[in-house]
Amino acid sequence: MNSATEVKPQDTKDELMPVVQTWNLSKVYHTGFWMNQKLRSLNDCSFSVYKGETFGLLGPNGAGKTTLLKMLLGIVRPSTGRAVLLGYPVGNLSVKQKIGYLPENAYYYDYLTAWEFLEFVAGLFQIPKSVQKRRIPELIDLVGLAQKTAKKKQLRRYSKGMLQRVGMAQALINDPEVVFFDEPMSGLDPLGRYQVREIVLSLKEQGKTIFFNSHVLTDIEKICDRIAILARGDLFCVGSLEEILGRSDVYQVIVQGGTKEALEPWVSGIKEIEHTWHGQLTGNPHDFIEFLSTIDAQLLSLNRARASLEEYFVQQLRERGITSSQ
Ligand SMILES: Nc1ncnc2c1ncn2[C@@H]1O[C@H](COP(=O)(O)OP(=O)(O)OP(=O)(O)O)[C@@H](O)[C@H]1O
Repeated sequence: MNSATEVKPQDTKDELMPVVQTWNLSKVYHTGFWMNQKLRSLNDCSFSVYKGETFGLLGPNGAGKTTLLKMLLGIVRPSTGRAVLLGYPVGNLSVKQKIGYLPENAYYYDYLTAWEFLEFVAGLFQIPKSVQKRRIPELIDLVGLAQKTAKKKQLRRYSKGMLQRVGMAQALINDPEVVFFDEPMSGLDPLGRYQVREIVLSLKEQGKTIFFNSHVLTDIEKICDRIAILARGDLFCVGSLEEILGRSDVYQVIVQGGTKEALEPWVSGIKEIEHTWHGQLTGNPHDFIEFLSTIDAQLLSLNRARASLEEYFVQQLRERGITSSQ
């Protein structure tokens, strides 16, 4: 038996059903004219993704995100280690029927209309025509394309945002249990990104498991239940945003007026700095403001105590001596 199979993923949660599990996945690419140069792209990555969760893999350019995702899809073979998808080794044919994939730079047959393209993809999955008739218009609605446009307009006339929606629809054509999105927001304007986020959230409501690669941290922060950071092939900080960043409803406050004794039931770690009170609010901000009016005090500032994912991410990379992308 491969020794890697004996190692448990770092973040095993026994009560939840793992959809993706990896043990010590590593990848070394052989490059150069004689293929004699070794490029280590992934080192000993062990993690799990659970049913129904949106999992975000984040990392700078060249971190190994696409390599890891392609390994899970069975497109790239690991040099060492093991991965299991829906209980089967990756690459298993019956599992391929249950997964959806939106590649980072998808190529579309651009003389087809969106409708024809989706019919083509449905044909690859051997989806019966009767099912296609129902599913294609449903998917076109889900991704927010107009039915008429989808039937009439060739893909070469689509904007980047519209193509990305078509890409999402093709990734969902087989009603997959797990969907892999590689940089689904890349190159989109703020409205396009918002719309893609909305689609991902509606998939989550349908109970789909979503694996999401991105370096746009604000998107990850808004939609992912759990994240992992990948940098220079090393995976670290696997967990929920709350586990990693702390609770989002904790605030730092600065108050003028009142007394330490009066504020203490509301503010922990209270300190006096230049005649104002500083500390961490333990209750609801609205109730606190009402309370302050009863003791003739004023709230000077209220800020979220938790760092943004971006601040945390940059700090983690700096601690590891990473100051630029590869
Ligand atoms: N087929 C390949 N042959 C050789 N090297 C490769 C191959 N694919 C990727 N690499 C290298 O492996 C490293 C990780 O690449 P990968 O595309 O997985 O990173 P990424 O995190 O997805 O980057 P990006 O955010 O820029 O898409 C890079 O140094 C890249 O040059």
